[in-house]
Amino acid sequence: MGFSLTTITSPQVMGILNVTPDSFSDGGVNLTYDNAVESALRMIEQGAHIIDIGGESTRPGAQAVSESEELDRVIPVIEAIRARSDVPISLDTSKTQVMREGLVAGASMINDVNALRADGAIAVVAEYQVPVCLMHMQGQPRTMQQNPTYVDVVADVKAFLQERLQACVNGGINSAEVALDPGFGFGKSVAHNYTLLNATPELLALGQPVLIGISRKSMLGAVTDKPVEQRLASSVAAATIAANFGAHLIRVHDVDETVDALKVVAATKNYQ
Ligand SMILES: Nc1nc2[nH]c(S[C@@H](C(=O)O)c3ccccc3)nc2c(=O)[nH]1
Repeated sequence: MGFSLTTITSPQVMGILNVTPDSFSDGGVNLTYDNAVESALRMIEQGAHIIDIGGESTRPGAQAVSESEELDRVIPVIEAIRARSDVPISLDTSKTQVMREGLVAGASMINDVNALRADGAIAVVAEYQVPVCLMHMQGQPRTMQQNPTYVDVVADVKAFLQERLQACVNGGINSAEVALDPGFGFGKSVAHNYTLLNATPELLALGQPVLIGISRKSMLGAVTDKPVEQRLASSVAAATIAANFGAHLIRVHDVDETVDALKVVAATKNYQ
């Protein structure tokens, strides 16, 4: 709690904590939560500034997860982490009720791949006055990668994010606490993704905090020809590029390595 985007002066590492059953090898439920808490504490130890908890895999083609199933996954983990650490917790969800219960359970921020488009979502974030990340997605996870098409991907993404930002401001959310995110891999071709990465300065020019999430994504596999478990170097490269542009939040699986890479970025900027 008490987390704000307005105090960010250097790229912050957001450690990914997936609490979807397919993200754990074991079948045991309680082991899952112990695993999740241990994983969160390890990422904090490694230097993560925020832990991003998600209960619904937004894998293209993934089956939708019910609200009760998502709640059963994330609420106990938020409570368990909150009982052991004051680390800012970002809740990665698009469901209004999951947002509300997650904030009651101790989440510090909402991360919504659907940019608060669900009924009542803006009102919940406004009520709790917490930071929020609005992400661009073309279409929905089930079909978004079938044939992503844009007139001008950068202009389209910026226009969407500015429209969602305005909706949030109209709904009583403090604009200074709204981060914008181009949504790598969410309805984009490889070319669209790298064009958007190059356009990070343009997104930053909108004056809002910017969140970048490229870690282990297919845009990295496309250029390295490596499977998801062998994308550490390319993920760190992408994080370095984004941080060097000036992104505020970098969402990653590999916290230890990314923290070191961002120290090199910071050191380089120190001697500008
Ligand atoms: N703000 C923000 N939230 C996010 N949540 C995710 S889920 C994604 C992943 O690869 O982690 C993913 C996509 C498809 C399947 C599984 C996992 N990606 C982002 C992002 O890029 N930005």
